Amino acid sequence: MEVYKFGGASLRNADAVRAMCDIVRTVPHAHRLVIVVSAMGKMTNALERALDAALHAPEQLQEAVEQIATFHRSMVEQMSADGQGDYSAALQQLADLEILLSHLPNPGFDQVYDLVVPYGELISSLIVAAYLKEQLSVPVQWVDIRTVFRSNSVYRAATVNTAISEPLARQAFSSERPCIFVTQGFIAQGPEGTTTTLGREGSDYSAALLGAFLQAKAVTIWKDVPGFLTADPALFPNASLLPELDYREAIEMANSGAKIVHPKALKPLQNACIPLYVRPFNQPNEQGSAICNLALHDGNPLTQIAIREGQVLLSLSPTDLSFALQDTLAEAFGILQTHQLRTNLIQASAISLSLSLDNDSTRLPPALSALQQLFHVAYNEGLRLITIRHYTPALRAALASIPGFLIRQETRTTLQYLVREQDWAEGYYPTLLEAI
Ligand SMILES: Nc1ncnc2c1ncn2[C@@H]1O[C@H](COP(=O)(O)OP(=O)(O)O)[C@@H](O)[C@H]1O
Ligand SMILES: N[C@@H](CC(=O)OP(=O)(O)O)C(=O)O
Repeated sequence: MEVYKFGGASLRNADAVRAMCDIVRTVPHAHRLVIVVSAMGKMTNALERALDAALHAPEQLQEAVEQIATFHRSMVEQMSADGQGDYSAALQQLADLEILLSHLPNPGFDQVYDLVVPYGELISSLIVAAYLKEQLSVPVQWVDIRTVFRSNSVYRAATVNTAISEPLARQAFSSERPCIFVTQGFIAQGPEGTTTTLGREGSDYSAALLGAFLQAKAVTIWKDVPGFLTADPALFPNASLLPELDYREAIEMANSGAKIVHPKALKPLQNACIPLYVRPFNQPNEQGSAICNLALHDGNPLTQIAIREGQVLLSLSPTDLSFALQDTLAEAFGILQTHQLRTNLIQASAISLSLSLDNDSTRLPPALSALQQLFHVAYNEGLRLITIRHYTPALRAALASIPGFLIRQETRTTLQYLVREQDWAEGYYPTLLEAI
């Protein structure tokens, strides 16, 4: 068994879906394949906009819904031109979504988000399954992953219960006869039977979990880049391909903001010793990158850069200067945990704690109110966190000559800078661009 994951970029238009079908067609033993798909193109963002309109700007709702409907109808029309595929189930989901958005219940933002946004994955997987069914000689079976992945009820950031889900996965993805399975990434079923989501870009994580549950030979994520590169090629056009990486290296980069793979995808694969291949969907003959257990350490690894945009720096200090930080650290992190906020950088002194967090507009404000009950809280937004792994002495010196960072941290392998956008644009970015 193998698992292939196709994300939004690799399903962004009809030609991309055709290219995906060609990739599947050439897989030897394709009938032993589980295909995990995300919402097509930028549909998750479009669904978030529609939800926002339904909740806060009803005058913009029709336009937002129209964008989603037009995109999917046009996809169905173009895919239908290639044969006799039956897209009625996909169109039914689209109709259900339109009804839901016009009569939206309000059980709280996170839960209503998880009612609306999964339609992207549901419609996408139904279109893909219908197309493959029509195009391939092997039978194709659509699986609703909510019958398999059981999660907790932390809406928008749910965790899959592996003990319950693993046997369900083995059951759902086994077949007496040859069969290709098509299912959704990113979504699961919560304890009350409601739909949950696993966090943005969570489809890589879904594919990795399925790979581990099914003891797959490998998991491949098909991307719009040649593989795992030393930096994001959208920012650093000279970034080089890393043909092989150890899981630990990949997890460090992913956690630091390298969006090529979801950070949670690495652990289940490492635990099960399953390789993760990152391959280019527009050059399917290229091998891309293999993430696996590398016994030998490369003596001279390439410098790698990861960037996290949209950071907020919180500086916490005690209200009465009397605190022993150890006692209150747990309280501060407890509040962040309660609000599902992830900390990307931590710096502590005797009477201050500085934290760099993703600026989540729904989770941060209540967390801030709770923190302000206990601490003085200073707040800086619009920041970037730069992580440089395996820096060279020359790059370290060049960065040290740039004025104006909010936090700098250094270990033997890693340099991190938290900087303002203006300093990034004028100093850090040009220096890094030259170095990579
Ligand atoms: N180190 C890196 N190597 C390759 N791509 C990277 C890296 N860091 C960030 N990226 C970005 O990740 C993108 C692919 O991820 P994503 O858009 O989430 O794919 P998908 O939606 O298809 O799953 C690339 O287009 C690239 O801009
Ligand atoms: N569609 C979801 C889940 C996902 O992982 O998408 P992608 O594979 O396109 O990053 C999102 O955009 O967050």
